[in-house]
Amino acid sequence: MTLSSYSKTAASTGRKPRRRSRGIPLPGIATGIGAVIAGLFLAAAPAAPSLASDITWDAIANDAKNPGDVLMYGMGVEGKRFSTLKQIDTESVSRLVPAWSFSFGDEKQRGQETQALVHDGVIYVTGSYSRMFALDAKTGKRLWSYSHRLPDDIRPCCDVVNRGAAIYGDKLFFGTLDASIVALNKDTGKVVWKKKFADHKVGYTMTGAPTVVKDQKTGKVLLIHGSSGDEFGVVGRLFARDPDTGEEIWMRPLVEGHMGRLNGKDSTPTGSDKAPSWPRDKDGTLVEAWNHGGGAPWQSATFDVETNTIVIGTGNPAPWNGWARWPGDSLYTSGQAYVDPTTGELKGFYQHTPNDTWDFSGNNELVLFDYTDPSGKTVKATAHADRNGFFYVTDRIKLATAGGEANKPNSVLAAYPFVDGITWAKGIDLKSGRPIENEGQRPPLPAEGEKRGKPVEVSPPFLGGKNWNPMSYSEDTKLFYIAANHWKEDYWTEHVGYNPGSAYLGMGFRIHKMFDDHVGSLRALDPKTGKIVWEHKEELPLWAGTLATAGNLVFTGTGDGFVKAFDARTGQELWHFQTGSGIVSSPITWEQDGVQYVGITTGYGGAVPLWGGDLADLTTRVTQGGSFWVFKLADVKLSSTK
Ligand SMILES: O=C(O)c1cc(C(=O)O)c2c(n1)C(=O)C(=O)c1cc(C(=O)O)[nH]c1-2
Ligand SMILES: [Ca+2]
Repeated sequence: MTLSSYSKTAASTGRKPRRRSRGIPLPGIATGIGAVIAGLFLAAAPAAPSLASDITWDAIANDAKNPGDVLMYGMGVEGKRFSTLKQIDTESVSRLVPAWSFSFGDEKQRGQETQALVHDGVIYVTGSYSRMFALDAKTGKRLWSYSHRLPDDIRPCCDVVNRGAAIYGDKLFFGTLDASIVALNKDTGKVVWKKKFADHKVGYTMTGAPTVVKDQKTGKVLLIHGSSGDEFGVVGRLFARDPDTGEEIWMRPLVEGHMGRLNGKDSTPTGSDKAPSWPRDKDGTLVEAWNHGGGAPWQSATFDVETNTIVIGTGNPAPWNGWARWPGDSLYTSGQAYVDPTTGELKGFYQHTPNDTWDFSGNNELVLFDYTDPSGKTVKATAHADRNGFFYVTDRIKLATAGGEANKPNSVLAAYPFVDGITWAKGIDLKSGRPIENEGQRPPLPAEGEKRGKPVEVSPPFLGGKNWNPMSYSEDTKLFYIAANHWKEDYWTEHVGYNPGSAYLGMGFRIHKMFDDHVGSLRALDPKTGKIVWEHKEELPLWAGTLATAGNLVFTGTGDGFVKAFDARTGQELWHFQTGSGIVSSPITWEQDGVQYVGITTGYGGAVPLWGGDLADLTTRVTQGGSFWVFKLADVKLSSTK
């Protein structure tokens, strides 16, 4: 194959012609055209031997305490994204300079939403189009790469993104856009196993990072992963697998009344088998929507070791149009689920948005933290900033021991708006845990003979007060750092019917600006009072995760390509660096041989340029990319070169 035919294939299909290239990097031809040729002709060459050690569950469980490695999406089982490192602090950060940068290459780039992992001086970072790279953490030298062969008919709703990998033993695990999960040998990039978990043609896909947990009852380590596809009307499913073989252990659907699986056999229906939270047609059968009801757990889990509970958010109900599911709450969509790792049974569930008709979904990160209530009592809690604009603190022990009934007992300890101008609800009733909806915010059905209903102005719009991009929590300041957005939408109903592989929404929308001077609003929120302690405004929507450090810093990236550092106490911008494309990924930090590094992926994409209406128009000037950037202090010398 010639280089020009390689380029043509890659340009037309967005993938490499070979299943994967894992050629050893050759000195002198490790970049550019040389690397393409090396990748093509050396694909079968043996990979470089590695002395890197295998990863144990104990190392994963202690991830947040060991700054030498980053072993979990969320930088710890609790998902706090807080690092104890402080070489880079509010004083020294002005001397932060790039150490190296690595380009993912390929003609097709698009959104890079990943959070990298670090182990034993190797960075594992996923890229758009279901790719993975292993890089030497000190030099950025490529050790191996893997590019998943994708069919042409994949159906990701919101760009060809991937948010990261999980690591355990000698393997890395990541989801692919054709609804598969792949295990690679961490030292060679070789495929160990590959499992297709659902039909990508009807809209199943996977963008979220999987999670490794250890079932405290059986002592078994499990690989937990979800699925995406609500916008196409799939039933969201959560899976547990044997990390060695990929064999399924259990599967939990997140639409009430659908049957779960355990060890290859039917287990129990989710909730009641009669699905009372979904309506019935006149003939007594459940409405069409119930068959395709959504609830996809498309982001990552956190794990409460003490109660042995997987904590994961569930996606929006399908279709978006709530009249197709009216009346009823459409359980178990748009809420937080507490799942038993031994059996896949639901232990508890709290629904943020009952009968969600706004695609609030609300399945973004659930951060486990100790909440000190206004009376001074400390409660083991879960924090969640929902797309619906409200920040929730829930009692996670109550939820982990609730006995499986949704919303009972009420677990909400506090709920505050974290963005301005919320229109759909006045607040959350702390007694019942239910939102106090405002009249007229559920767009009316089309009038007789009309195609569309009357539009209603709603805020937040479906892309949310924040979206998937994870917040962080500082153990020092006790504040949450949320990359939020201020915007609104015109929102109307349309007629809806299910057609396999087609969008199943029944709603139309156009997103607009809310304020002239900004959309992005990086906010520090005090969970005790709901007070916004500081705010930093950005012209473009914020779509990157945040990272808090013991150096009293908050790191994040912006739509116009800056990685920025802020004083965690005041919000003062202390440092920025232009990476060359927009940033929609989650930053990390780690320490190697006495040097603190900060790493972030750059490359613009995700839902905003596709669905953002007026804001999508505003982002057309942002060029695409795909690189991993690493920074360190200019005056810190490496104490050894490995
Ligand atoms: O319901 C789903 O299955 C699903 C999946 C995804 C995804 O997998 O990326 C997104 C959404 N919904 C969604 O509603 C949404 O706003 C969104 C934004 C993004 C992104 O990567 O920027 N993905 C998704
Ligand atoms: Ca969705």
